[in-house]
Amino acid sequence: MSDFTTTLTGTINRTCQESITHPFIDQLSSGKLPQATFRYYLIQDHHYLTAFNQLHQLIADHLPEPDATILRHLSEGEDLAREKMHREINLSNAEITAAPVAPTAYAYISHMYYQLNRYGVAAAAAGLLPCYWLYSRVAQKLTGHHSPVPLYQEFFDSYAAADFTASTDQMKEIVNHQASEANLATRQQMQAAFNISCYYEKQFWQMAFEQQEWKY
Ligand SMILES: Cc1ncc(CO)c(N)n1
Repeated sequence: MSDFTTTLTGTINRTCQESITHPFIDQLSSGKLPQATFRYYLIQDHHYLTAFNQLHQLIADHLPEPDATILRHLSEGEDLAREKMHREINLSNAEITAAPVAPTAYAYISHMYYQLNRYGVAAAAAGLLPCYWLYSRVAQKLTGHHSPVPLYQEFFDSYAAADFTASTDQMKEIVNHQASEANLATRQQMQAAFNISCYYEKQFWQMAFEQQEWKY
């Protein structure tokens, strides 16, 4: 039987294609994206990554070794890269904390916790995979482009880096281990969780591009 993640390739390819043509990524790559838009993205993504990191720990608590230890440490490199970018754009923790989580980020974060609480670790792990796989793919396509804005190129380069590619492969392996022990219903739920995350990844670019706010 081929790897479970092989069955997800079509979805990630489409998500990658739609991401690359999305104005947020297109303008990040051309350097035309206003800095305020990128700043908004970094703030929302920090909120997202805080939940993403917590989910790694919550899921790891239910995994066998060595997957548990691998998962616990998987997102550390990304945090360091972000701290550097925050310094370069003068983004303080106080400013991040003061900003409310925007509707799409809120929905994506809620989706990740819902998969864990409603369906369990296999679905929740599958829900985290597009985060690695999509950014890795998009960055690999854009790493040679050299955005005229160094900060924007740094963003692409951080995700094209070897350690992020390695993290993506490790996450795929964890998801494949889960799938190999799952029954059909669980595998279907893993696929659903993965697809929904791909949907929100695209929405996340749009949220940032329009600097989405709550309208009460
Ligand atoms: C929304 C989102 N998806 C994926 C990644 C990459 O982990 C990220 N930083 N943010």
